[in-house]
Amino acid sequence: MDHGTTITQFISEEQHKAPGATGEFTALLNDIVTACKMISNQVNHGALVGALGTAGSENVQGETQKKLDVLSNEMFIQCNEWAGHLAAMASEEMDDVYQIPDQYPRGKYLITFDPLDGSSNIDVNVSVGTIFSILRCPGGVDRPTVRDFLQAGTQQVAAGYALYGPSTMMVLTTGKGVNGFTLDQNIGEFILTHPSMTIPADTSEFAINASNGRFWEAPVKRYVDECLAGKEGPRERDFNMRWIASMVAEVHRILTRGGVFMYPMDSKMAAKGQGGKLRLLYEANPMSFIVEQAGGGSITGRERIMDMQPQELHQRVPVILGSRNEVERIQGYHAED
Ligand SMILES: O=P(O)(O)OC[C@H]1O[C@](O)(COP(=O)(O)O)[C@@H](O)[C@@H]1O
Ligand SMILES: [Mg+2]
Ligand SMILES: [Mg+2]
Repeated sequence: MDHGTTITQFISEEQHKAPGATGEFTALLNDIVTACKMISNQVNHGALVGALGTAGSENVQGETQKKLDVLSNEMFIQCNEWAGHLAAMASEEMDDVYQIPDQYPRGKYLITFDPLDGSSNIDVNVSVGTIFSILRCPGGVDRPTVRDFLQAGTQQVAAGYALYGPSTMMVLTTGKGVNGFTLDQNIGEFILTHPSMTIPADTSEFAINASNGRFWEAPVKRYVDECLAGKEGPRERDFNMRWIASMVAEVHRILTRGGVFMYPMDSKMAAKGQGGKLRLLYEANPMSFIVEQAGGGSITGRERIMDMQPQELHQRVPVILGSRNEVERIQGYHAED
């Protein structure tokens, strides 16, 4: 009888097929899984453990940190710093590269992460998540610098997210498709429940924060207007819209039933000298890797996100991702502009 495949078993079987695998990557993923289980536990307990509300501090991007942003960041570090798989880490909630403390061994990987994505949803009890990306450390493992992290998305070894929703899930790619695992709270293990996730090429659902509509560029305005015009418009069918304000939850919906997610460039961000809303290294790149591995597309509007050469640790980019045919259409509108 099949009692389900655990995430560790799945990764370790996948790794066994890779020539020269040492088990280090499987061990690293295990630590990330533990971190996400800890964060899930805090998120689930919410007000019971005093985890809601603001921390009274700001991150490097000038955003107010929630208590759970800070706690999740600490848990992620605690679970990943000691075992000797990492050379360094970088996170949305830390200004600079996090160096592995001297008392611990160092390893060949780097991770970037958004410990809690969608944190504006914490206090209203709506789904949030954790996003991570694994890279190799190109320089020596001794005190890596920002430069070591500035790798194009195509260089990622693996990427994943945990979604803390009605159930807790982990969705993962190591470049061989996308697989989804659901946390069985009774045994404390993620079990393979969504093998080989794929995004349908066509969709009639889009997600965008429409309150920014007046600041959008012409190609995005055109696309959304055409969707809104429905059956009577040039698309000749009605579209549905969603906006959760947690990228993890939006990407998960798209992996489940298709759709397009857009946080495009706009004139308000341009006026502030900001390149977009979402962060390249720990939001846009890992999500692009997952979406492309599931057969979808991910662009800034004008170029493929994973081809971009990052310039800064906390660089922001416009993001348009999801069902391939719609993403290509939007890219076409940008090219015509
Ligand atoms: O508040 P807005 O403008 O709708 O933006 C929502 C977007 O911002 C984010 O919350 C950014 O993530 P953080 O919560 O990690 O800062 C995305 O997950 C989401 O898509
Ligand atoms: Mg985020
Ligand atoms: Mg965050």
